[in-house]
Amino acid sequence: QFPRQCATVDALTRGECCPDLSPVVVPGSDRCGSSSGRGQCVQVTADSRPHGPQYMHDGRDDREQWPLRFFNRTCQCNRNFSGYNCGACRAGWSGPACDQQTQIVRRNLLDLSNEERNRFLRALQQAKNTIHPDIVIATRRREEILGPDGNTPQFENVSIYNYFVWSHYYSVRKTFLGPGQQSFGGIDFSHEGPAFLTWHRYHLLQLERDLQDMLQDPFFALPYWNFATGRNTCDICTDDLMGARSNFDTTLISQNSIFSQWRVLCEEIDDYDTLGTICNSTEGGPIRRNPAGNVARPMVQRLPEPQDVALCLEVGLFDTPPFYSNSTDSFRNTVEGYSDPSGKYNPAVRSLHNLAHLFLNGTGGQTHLSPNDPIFVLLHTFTDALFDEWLRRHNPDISIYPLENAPIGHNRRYNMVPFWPPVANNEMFVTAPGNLGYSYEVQWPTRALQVTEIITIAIVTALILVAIIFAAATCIVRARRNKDDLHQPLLTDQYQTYSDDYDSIPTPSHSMV
Ligand SMILES: O=C(O)c1cc2cc(O)c(O)cc2[nH]1
Repeated sequence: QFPRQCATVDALTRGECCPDLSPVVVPGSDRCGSSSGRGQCVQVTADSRPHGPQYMHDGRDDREQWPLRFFNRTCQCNRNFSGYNCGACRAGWSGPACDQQTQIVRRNLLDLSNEERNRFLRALQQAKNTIHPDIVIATRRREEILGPDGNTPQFENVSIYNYFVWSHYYSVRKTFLGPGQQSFGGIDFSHEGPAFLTWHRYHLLQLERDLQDMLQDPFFALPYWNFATGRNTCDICTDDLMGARSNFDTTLISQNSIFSQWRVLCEEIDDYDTLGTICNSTEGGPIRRNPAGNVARPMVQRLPEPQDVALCLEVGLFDTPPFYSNSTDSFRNTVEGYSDPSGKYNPAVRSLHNLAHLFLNGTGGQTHLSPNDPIFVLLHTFTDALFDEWLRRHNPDISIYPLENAPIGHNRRYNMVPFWPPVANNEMFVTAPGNLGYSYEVQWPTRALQVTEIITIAIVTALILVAIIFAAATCIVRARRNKDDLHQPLLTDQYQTYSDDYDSIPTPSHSMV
């Protein structure tokens, strides 16, 4: 959420988060790397357009008009520079001057070599155990952020992976309305609206960047899990990948996997909601996962099919009013999984991304916890690959992304909560290969014909055949007639004519003779 340098009474009181880039004698003399022309400290631009009717407690939530409740000045970086102090490069650029273009390829986890798979697992393990070098998390709402004495900022260190978990939790947490009052749950800055795809795209980019920095390898790429193979099993749930099922407790991960040792963040959701606190970096119990094991909901005991992927990519509109989880004919609501794969909204349906989450049936199936299960990363890279393929095929103009009246947090120019420095939804509404420095290696399924289409094609083919036969028969009859005409003996014709005409020839008059 916020850079360590800005988690101070002074920065919060001034509302300014513009850290120096290089260590300086006079604090503030290299804010945003201004001495080397990398950036400058500017006023934050926050979206103030109206949001949809789902949220009606304006004024009560720190995430409104993000990040203005905390800071109103931030770094704006020049050229390809980026980051909280302009010390980094924009996605897709590298080198000391950020002028070298880089492209990385996100590949299917199952297509990686053993060496590549192990490297990915080691990176996750290291990230789970390495304190984030730059970022700290708030453990209290803005009202209480300076602590009981007004001089003790309520922030904590968090590991790189747990920051990924915490950001997701913070974006979905309920609005606290006061002691003794029920927290309001009809709010979600990262789901059930157009920002679902842009938010999760940035969430992954940020983790990928953090892992690249940790590994000092700008070419490290996150892999993906193709959850729509039609096989209905978690094919990555093996001990050499994301962990098999434990033999001792079917809802746990096998002891042979490193992930059986992982402990989850943000479990105490009832406490946060009743006390008005915020999840901190304290870990709790193990990851729970029971793929296809939800006997109470047979509908989520299966995974999506390749056909579902092919169908959703044909939905032509990005999103449709009310830009919510009941939108119909919306690509976003279809890939998110609240509509059937052809785009029709149906409250009883769970498909694609949602179905993959619910199939996991455990930590990965609950929004406030799901990134604790590292399968989340792979499930979302595949969802992002679908988004990118849709952008490539439909080449939409940004004007189709709603500027206003989307649920709070989902308008085009809303800064995505709780990322820092501020980044708006529209910045992620671009094709990844040319703009964000990565691409996907995926073989997309082609769509099988539906029954109605097969019937239509059969009828049209039959009609064409009948027309051809009719035309051919007509030609043959005509040809026969012509042929018959040609073979009539000429003399007969003449005789006929003469004899026919004979009667009309006047008989010579004797008088004339
Ligand atoms: O019930 C759903 O459709 C559902 C569960 C779930 C969990 C999760 O982490 C998500 O990101 C989405 C989601 N949808």
